[in-house]
Amino acid sequence: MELPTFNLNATSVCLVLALVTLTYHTIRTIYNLYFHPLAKYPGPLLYRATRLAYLAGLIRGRLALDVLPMHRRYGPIVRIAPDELSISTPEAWKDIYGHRTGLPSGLDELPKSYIFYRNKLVPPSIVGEDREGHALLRRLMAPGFSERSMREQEPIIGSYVDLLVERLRQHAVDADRKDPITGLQGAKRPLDMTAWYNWTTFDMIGDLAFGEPFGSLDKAKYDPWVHAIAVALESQRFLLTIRHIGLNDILLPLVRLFQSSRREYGRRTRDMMERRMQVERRTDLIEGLLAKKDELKLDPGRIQMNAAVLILAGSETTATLLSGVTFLLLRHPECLRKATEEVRSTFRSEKDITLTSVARLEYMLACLNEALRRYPPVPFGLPRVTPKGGASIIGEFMPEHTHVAVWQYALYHSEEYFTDPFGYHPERFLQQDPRFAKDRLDALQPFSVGPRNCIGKNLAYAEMRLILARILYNFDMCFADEGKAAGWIDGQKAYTLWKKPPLEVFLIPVAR
Ligand code: HEM
Repeated sequence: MELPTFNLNATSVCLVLALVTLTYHTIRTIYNLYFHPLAKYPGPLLYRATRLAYLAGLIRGRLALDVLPMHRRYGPIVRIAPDELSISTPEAWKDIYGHRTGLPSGLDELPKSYIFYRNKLVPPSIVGEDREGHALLRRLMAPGFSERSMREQEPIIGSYVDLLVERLRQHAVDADRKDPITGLQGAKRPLDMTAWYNWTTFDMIGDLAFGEPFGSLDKAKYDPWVHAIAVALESQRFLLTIRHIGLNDILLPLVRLFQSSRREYGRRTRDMMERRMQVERRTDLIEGLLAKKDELKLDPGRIQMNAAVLILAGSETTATLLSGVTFLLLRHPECLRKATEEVRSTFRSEKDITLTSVARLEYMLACLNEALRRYPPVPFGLPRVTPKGGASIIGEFMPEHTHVAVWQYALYHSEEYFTDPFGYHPERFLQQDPRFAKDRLDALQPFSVGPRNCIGKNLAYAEMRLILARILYNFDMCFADEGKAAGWIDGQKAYTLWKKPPLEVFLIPVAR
């Protein structure tokens, strides 16, 4: 008897592979929709069926904004990917990010998502470390962020704010041209405040983390390093996509080959850290790690990674909020008038405005908090994963391996927790206006909560208050082109952090 022969050519191999893939994904989609442990949670069909809809939103830079209408439609718990839930209530903060007791796994916090936080090709920083590594780094770095250290860092911080004001005064007016409206010598020149705030916070954090500024304020120009960070932030969405679709090991080394800016970033970090290590002792943010590097055998790569993370975490975020609050104040002239009046009536002279004395500016603080709500610097959900045995979150049992997060933009724009959420009302934080009596101010946690919350929260508030107070004291402000600026916040994309367009403003120096 003759056996049948199979003629395997390339076409038939491809067809078989395509059929196997299609069958696999069909079965998986059916499983995700009807049999997955999270099948009972609501969400848009495409998001529940596969991760692709989430990834498309991530790549478009609109995912953080898209989650808001999903919550409006489906309620406080939305399934935004087959294994991921967005949970949008004030209580979710503590349950997801806080210290926990009584978890079946015995853990005291929900672990961070590896897929979101870890990149196999670089050592993890304090942000991506697992629990034990994180506890050690946090302990070593905490003294650099203490009240006492901040007082010692005040001359450094103050010197950059002085320089910012001086440079703005120089750039705000073009002495060689006549003003087209008044006809007087000296025409107003539009300044991109997004850039000026970025230059200030980068120079400041460069000094506090590495002992040297980037010189951006001096040059009134972005340093290539800062540019490299912007590129790295934007490319994050592609790296995340690669990890989510399981092609990390194949594609990541290839991606790295083409990332010249990342290599440049690494080289500069190494050089700066080497120069910082030559300095005996200095009250800055990295001293805690350097002081113990020999005793604890800390790898230089690990120290460098953490210094680099400080630059990113400590500059882009504060610059974003300062740009946001400037935009919001200019859009709401009554709030701008009140904040300016408060600063100018509280301080008799500019030298009285210090890191400590700005704490007296209650209305200005309310303006900053309302800007953190309306335009949170980290709008994205920062995922944690339920451990073995699952975890209870807002009274619901969530099975193990579920990704859970609070998406800040969605929570802060919920009508359930904030009156007129798309408006700008600093008054809600003064807690005197009955219109806002039902607001849930505890929903606002822009620095997150629990053991992995922002270590730089106090420094960020101090910097933002000092910079804004000095700007309001020294300048009157208006949009260079109101029409062009109108959609500045709502048209932006968010790739974990916002991609900010220029914010062109006329600054009119106040004569004293
Ligand atoms: C408006 C300004 C800021 C905002 C909104 C902000 C927000 C946050 C958030 C939400 C986290 C939690 C990240 C996570 O769970 O993965 C975080 C962590 C962190 N932030 Fe900030 N941050 C700001 C300013 C700063 C500054 C000025 C510094 C340092 C100079 C800083 C350094 C860090 C570090 C090192 C972590 C990781 C802490 C840890 O894992 O223990 N941040 N920040």
